Parts: sequence; C-alpha cells; structure tokens
Amino acid sequence: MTPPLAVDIDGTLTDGTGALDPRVMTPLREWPEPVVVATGKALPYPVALCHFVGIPTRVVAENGGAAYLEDDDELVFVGDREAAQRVVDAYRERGYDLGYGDVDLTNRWRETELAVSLDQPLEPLRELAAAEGMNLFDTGYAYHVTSPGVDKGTALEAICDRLDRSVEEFAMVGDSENDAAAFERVGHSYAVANADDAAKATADFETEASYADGFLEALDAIRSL
Ligand SMILES: O=C(O)COP(=O)(O)O
Ligand SMILES: [Mg+2]
Repeated sequence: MTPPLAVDIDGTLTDGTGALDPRVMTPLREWPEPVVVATGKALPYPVALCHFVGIPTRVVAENGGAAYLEDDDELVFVGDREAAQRVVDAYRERGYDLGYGDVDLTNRWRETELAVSLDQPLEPLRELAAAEGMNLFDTGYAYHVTSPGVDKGTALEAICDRLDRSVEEFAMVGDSENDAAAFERVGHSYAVANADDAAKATADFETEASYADGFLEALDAIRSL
C-alpha cells in the first residue's frame, strides 16, 4: 500500500539552482495518501507550495518550529524565538549581518527561529548559538538558529497524532541535516544523491539521482513498497 509522504523542499523538490522542478507537481497532487511538506523555510513557503500544487495544506515549517494542518485548522508553534533573537543580536554586535538585506523576506515571517545566509561567517554564529543553549542547522541553504528539541521529526510526529496516523507509516524524502530527525522516525527514509552526510547517514536509502530527479526516483521506489 502506498504510504503517506513527508517531503522536504530545498534540495529535494528543486533543481541545483534552488528553483522548483515543475515535474514534481503532478506526482505530489496525485499522491493517494496525505502529503506533509516539511521545510526549514518560513510558513508562507510550504503553504504556498501546497496551494499552488493543489493539495491540502499540511505543513511543517521553520525546521519543526511551526506546523499547520488544514484537517484540524490548528497552527502550532514551538521554540524560543527570543533566544534565537539574542543570538542574532550578539552576532550583529560583533559586526556581522544576517545577509538578507534590510527587508529580509527570509526571516520576515519566521516566528520560532532565525536564519542566517550561508555567505556570512559560521563559526561566530555557532559559538554564540552554543552560548545561548541553541542549536544550529546548516541545511546547505541557510544557517538556522533553532531551539533544542525542535526539529522536523518531533513536528512530524505531532502532526501524525493529529492526522490519526503513525509516523512509522510515513515515507520521507530529504537532503540535509535538518531532515535527519524525521528520517529516524519515519518507516521509509530516502536521501537524494546530493544530500549531506548527516542525511545520508540516517536515511534508509539513497537515490542514484540528485535533486528532483532523486525525489522522482524515490517516489517510484515508495510506490512499490
Ligand atoms: O530553509 C532551508 O534552509 C532549507 O529548507 P528545506 O528544509 O526545505 O530544505
Ligand atoms: Mg532540504
């Protein structure tokens, strides 16, 4: 039987430039079981993706900090945004910047964590996050200052309770260390070939193809589970 599906966005539904690969739209729309889009991006991104793909809004955003299910119309936030803010303030005091300009659409709708651009120095951010007791994810797309215990795995498990499904039923496809905690919980986890070491180490399977080609390859494998 086809399992419910959890899917990451960046590096998994995209091509190497970060653009959504249009070939992912139809299989997502036609997936016969619930699809949960689980991302490090802020909430509007996966909500818009579900909207434009034409599937029910079932999303985990901010690396697990925010979760919304259309089924029960409940929006759940977890994480210490103020602690993330303190880390970022201290980073700025040292003369660094988040790297997203004045308007900063990357963080504008972020409510539980903060992201810093990859072109900014990592080590001082890592040091300041540790001093504040916060975690740091390097997704390959951004650095995220997140709260301990908040991750896609914990959020997916909470969503499963609300969907009346078990997390072990799910298959998940992803590409980076922010997917690892969910990979450990789901029954069938797939790292695309471009995935980082943490994702590959926790995934049950690795696809031969990269990016969206890897996602499509994983879907073929998942359909025949
Ligand atoms: O926002 C990021 O850094 C990565 O996003 P993703 O979890 O969809 O890959
Ligand atoms: Mg990703």
